[in-house]
Amino acid sequence: MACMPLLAAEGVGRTLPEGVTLVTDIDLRVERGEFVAITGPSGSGKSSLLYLLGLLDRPSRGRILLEGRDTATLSAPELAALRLARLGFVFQFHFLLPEFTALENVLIPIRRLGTRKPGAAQARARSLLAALGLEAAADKLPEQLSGGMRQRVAVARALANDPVLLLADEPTGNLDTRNAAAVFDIFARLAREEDRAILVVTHDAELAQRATRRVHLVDGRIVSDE
Ligand SMILES: Nc1ncnc2c1ncn2[C@@H]1O[C@H](COP(=O)(O)OP(=O)(O)OP(=O)(O)O)[C@@H](O)[C@H]1O
Repeated sequence: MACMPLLAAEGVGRTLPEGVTLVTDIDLRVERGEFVAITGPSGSGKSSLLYLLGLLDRPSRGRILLEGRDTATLSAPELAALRLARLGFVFQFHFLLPEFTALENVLIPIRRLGTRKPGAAQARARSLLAALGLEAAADKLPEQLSGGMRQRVAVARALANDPVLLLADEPTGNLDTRNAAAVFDIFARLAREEDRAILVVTHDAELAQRATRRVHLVDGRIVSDE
């Protein structure tokens, strides 16, 4: 299956029980190494689409395949296990646990997955923090870090289990221009050098230019993809 895309959405739509349509007619293929910005006006369905593609929500129509596997057949615990092992998430708010150090926060998903011995887990977490320029932050609590550093710790945590797909919802919404650009540059490097796919929701057209591809939504539909 050489031409199997990493992620495929085929005819995906999502309508809430009360009849509100969040997204409709979504056809999208994402390959490893791509850095895709999902753009569009407020309320156009960007977050809704990201949640579907991140297997946090289920489509009402169509199907989503991850590494060729139809995710519709999976139970909620199976989806949770797949997300833990194959996907990473970054949100606008960092959601670091305040009583844990940066290192411990990055260790949480590694321990949950449980495939690394304790020493290897520590080494993995430290090397991720180092790769994001956070060696000095490892033993600090989130409150002792700047906003930009906290968000980079959140990126390190999202990468903890070596995801094939990293999904981020307005990850730079709380950052200044310089830190926002730094986070996007990290995403570009991760996609290029580590052969992951990155999907980032942003309303910032300038930041979206740092991606390799822009998928633009209006009223829940993809209106351009280039
Ligand atoms: N649980 C919900 N119940 C009702 N309406 C919802 C729900 N979730 C989203 N919506 C509506 O669906 C539309 C799409 O929302 P979504 O958050 O995906 O858009 P968005 O492009 O990410 O917006 P923003 O840039 O403002 O975050 C919006 O009109 C929103 O108000």
